[in-house]
Amino acid sequence: TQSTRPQRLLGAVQKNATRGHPRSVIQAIDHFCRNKEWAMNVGDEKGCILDSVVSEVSPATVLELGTYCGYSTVRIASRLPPHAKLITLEFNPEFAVIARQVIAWAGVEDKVQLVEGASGDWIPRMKEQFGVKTFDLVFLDHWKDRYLPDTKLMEECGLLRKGSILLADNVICPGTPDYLEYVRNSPRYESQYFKSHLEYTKVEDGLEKSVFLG
Ligand SMILES: Cc1ncnc2c1ncn2[C@@H]1O[C@H](/C=C/CNC(=O)c2cc(-c3ccc(F)cc3)cc(O)c2O)C[C@H]1O
Ligand SMILES: [Mg+2]
Repeated sequence: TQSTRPQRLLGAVQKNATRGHPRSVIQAIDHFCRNKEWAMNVGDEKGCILDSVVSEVSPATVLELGTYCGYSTVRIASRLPPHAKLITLEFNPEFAVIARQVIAWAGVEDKVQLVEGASGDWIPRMKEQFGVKTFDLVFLDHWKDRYLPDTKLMEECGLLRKGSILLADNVICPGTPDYLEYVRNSPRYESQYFKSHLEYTKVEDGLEKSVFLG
């Protein structure tokens, strides 16, 4: 039977990356996506911006919306301070199976909790299920029409504190117009656009970093 692209991406990791070396896992995926098959990972160029935000924030608690194959999960987890935790939500079980293996190959599973299900169902249960008070950093990279409703839901559930950082992928391509309008015009956010390119292409895209002001 035919393999799927995520399965072929995992194969490239297992063939070309060294177990326990997150950087080699990232490099193997970027090489696969640049030279074999494009895939919707945040990629190396926007990934460097993600890295710098993670290093600057040095978060104790991170929420990622949309795991896919675990590329950004590994990028973030490999830069977390000791005892920090990353919860990543993925509702497609096939992607979750692949992501768990990519995360394990990188050796960052101790910092990552991959939760299978829809963000709208899980965000209201973060406190009771995982003992999370608030998130220091949220990386939004799931369905683009869910960025805004999930941000409002996180506000309502008290999961954001003064200084919490939202970092959103694809605000230009495919685009998240309603989210962008909200974080750029709401008095409760201080927003900044990091111009970059759509992963593995020359098309413009960027990350929007928004600080929740409480
Ligand atoms: C609500 C919810 N809860 C949990 N997991 C969720 C969820 N919505 C999606 N997910 C999961 O996240 C992943 C989805 C991500 C959506 N990302 C995209 O659609 C996406 C698309 C492109 C893109 C750009 C130009 C093109 F020409 C073609 C594609 C680039 C990207 O970086 C992307 O993130 C996988 C999905 O199962
Ligand atoms: Mg993306």
